[in-house]
Amino acid sequence: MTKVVHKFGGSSLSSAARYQAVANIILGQCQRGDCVVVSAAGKTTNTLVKLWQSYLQKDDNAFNDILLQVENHQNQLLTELFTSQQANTLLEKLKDELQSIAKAAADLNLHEASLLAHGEVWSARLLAHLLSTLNVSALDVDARSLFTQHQGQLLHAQNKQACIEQLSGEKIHIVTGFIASDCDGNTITLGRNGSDYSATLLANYIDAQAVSIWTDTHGVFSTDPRKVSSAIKYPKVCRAQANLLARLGNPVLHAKTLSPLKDTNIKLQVRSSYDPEAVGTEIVKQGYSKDKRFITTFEELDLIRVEGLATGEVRTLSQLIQHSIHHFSKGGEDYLLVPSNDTHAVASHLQGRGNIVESHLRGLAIVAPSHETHQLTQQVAAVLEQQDVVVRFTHSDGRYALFLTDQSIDSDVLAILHDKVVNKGRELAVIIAGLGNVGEVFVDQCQKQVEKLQANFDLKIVALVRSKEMLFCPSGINIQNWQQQWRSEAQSYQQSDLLERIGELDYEHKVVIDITASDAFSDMYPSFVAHDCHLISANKYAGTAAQAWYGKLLEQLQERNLHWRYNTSVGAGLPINFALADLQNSGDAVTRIEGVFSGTLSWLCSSFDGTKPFSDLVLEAQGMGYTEPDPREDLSGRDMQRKLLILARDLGLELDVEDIALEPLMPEHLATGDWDSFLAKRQDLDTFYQSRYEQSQSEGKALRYTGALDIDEQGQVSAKVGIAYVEAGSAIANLTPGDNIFVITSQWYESNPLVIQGPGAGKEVTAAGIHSDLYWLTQKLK
Ligand SMILES: NC(=O)C1=CN([C@@H]2O[C@H](COP(=O)(O)OP(=O)(O)OC[C@H]3O[C@@H](n4cnc5c(N)ncnc54)[C@H](O)[C@@H]3O)[C@@H](O)[C@H]2O)C=CC1
Ligand SMILES: N[C@@H](CC=O)C(=O)O
Repeated sequence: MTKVVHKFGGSSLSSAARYQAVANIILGQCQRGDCVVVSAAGKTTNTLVKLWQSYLQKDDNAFNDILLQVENHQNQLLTELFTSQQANTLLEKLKDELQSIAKAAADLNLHEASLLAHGEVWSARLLAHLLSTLNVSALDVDARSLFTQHQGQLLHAQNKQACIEQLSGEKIHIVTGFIASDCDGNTITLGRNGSDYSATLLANYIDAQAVSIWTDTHGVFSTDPRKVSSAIKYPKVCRAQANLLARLGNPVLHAKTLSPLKDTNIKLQVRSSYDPEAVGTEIVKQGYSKDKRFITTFEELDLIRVEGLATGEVRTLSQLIQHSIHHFSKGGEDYLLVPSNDTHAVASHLQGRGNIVESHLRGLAIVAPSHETHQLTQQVAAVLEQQDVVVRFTHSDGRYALFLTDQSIDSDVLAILHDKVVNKGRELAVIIAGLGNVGEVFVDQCQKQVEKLQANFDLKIVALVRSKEMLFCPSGINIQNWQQQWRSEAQSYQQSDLLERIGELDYEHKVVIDITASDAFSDMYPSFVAHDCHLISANKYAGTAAQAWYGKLLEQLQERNLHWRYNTSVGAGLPINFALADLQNSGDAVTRIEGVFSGTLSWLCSSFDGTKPFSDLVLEAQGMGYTEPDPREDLSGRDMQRKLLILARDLGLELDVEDIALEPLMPEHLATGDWDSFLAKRQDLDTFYQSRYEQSQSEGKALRYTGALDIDEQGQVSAKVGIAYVEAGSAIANLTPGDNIFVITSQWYESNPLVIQGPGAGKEVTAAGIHSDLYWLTQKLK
């Protein structure tokens, strides 16, 4: 049976709400027989370390205070998560354990590792109990009965046997991270971030298929995303680079975590427990992912030159200080980078063989594909010089370069460096869905446009998707020749196949361009976003979906720093959404938008002069690629209603499509049935239109289909689309057939409104508008 080991760190278990969230992840993602490894809740280990220090200092008051803090925290978790009856047994056990701790302290018999171990034991017990209350068969397991270590070495064969014996069966086992025991049964700890190590060790022992490290970030980024908002989350990172980053002190993964996975096929993923639907970063075997660029920063390190460094000594020293130590050789000498706080311990251990070369260093390391390191090193040096950052020591070994500096690398300098040396490797995978009227022209236009974008962006069209078949080629489709490749390689697919293929793409950025008119396709947007895809839509369905769904999608995009452009969904290539954004960004307040927002209806109303039946013109508009796949979407006014909703939402209004009154430009009974049955009754449409046309003529006016959105001074919104008889000679009456017109009244454009007018439908202009959105995206990603 395939098994997965899930590991949840302290940040994922910092409150009762977080425990609930973790339980939900387990409910949604774990199978029977999986294992869950847990750390101590929140800052429990730090508090227990303080408790230990107060014990060593014989400070009884502090000891009692801290013990009370520990008790209160655990009590709070238990009372918030369970009814008093459910919590009873756990509260009793907790009381006994706290009493034993107090007694051992009073008897001067407290043991550090056993004290710290309580944190993980409480977490495992609590989570297993919580799962049981949710009817999940779960059992907490103390890893001291699984992992035994002798003289610093884990007894792998014995441990494997213990794991197989204790962790088989159908239950979900909740195993304590961080702790193990020695051959005499004494507690030992596995070092800083030992729980990640426990998880990968366990995965190795039980032959698991995968390990998921659930944490508070979305994966492995090009640099610290808290400091640089444009940091790139990589979907895949190869083990060698992950290992190097870990040895350089990058906080997401730790060097020890990776070691049990060596020579195995176990997959490792880093995922966010705060956003479980999001796809994280997969750490893959060498050769399964391109090398990426990273910048990792340092604080407070000392550089020690060591004479006669023995094999395995760096490992011993890391264990001693419970921190990874970066070791490198330069000019035939061995150097260690050690946290300044630990230099004393390291120097004492080296007994005179360690020479402190530089102390209290800060700085950065750039990790990159080896053929790029030399050039990037020069660029980094130039930026640091420009920014007046004093470099005290440098070292480069082909896969990375170290810059040890006087000053900290603050977020401004880091952002500049990231922009100059990481973002240079821009790669964008483009997935195009919908190869109809507009889609085909868009792909044709790609031949020229992609060449242009490729001048400073490594852009590849990796997928062409129709409703039933897709052509997926991660290394890029030859766009000049796509029809031929389509004929030989396109395959039928399900939505899940498309998502899986997108998940496997190893690109820095991905964009899905939706040129379908499909509601079902737009339903996949949240999944695309969960796969870190930017979105570009000509399709209007997502932009007009129910407000709750739409609002959630926007939140999801914002959380992941992803962009959504949909300029062509209203007014085809006209820059209406840009204009509304500009007005608002400049502090203006829009009070009214009115006009004609349908190319089809504009063309039909302006072209009709009674010489041809109206329905003939509808078929002509369809042939010219103006209409929706079913022109009744246009005639019913629904297409224009959607566009007005998209504009309203662009103004920050929370509306739904039903909030916009609609009067159709066709008899209601024609709305149902298939296209052929509509055609059979086209005479009814002609009669309907003719009568309204005659009325407009009798009033000396022009028949048009218009829309308007008004926001009054109290913020009340009214919106409608429908038939209008407009003054002959007015701008709307004089519209060139097919043109849209947007008349925008605002605080600053009050007596003389801002007008945007031009073709509002058509394959070429729409396809060009989508290219404009794609260009905008590449500029944004720069
Ligand atoms: N025609 C125009 O002037 C303008 C069109 N638009 C929008 O552009 C979109 C496309 O319009 P057209 O090209 O005229 O429509 P179309 O009907 O000619 O093309 C749509 C294509 O999408 C494909 N498709 C349907 N469901 C799909 C799915 N689940 N996955 C992948 N492909 C799927 C269809 O097979 C078809 O080939 C529509 O949403 C439309 O509202 C926007 C502005 C102007
Ligand atoms: N059918 C639409 C196409 C653009 O969205 C229209 O006619 O405006």
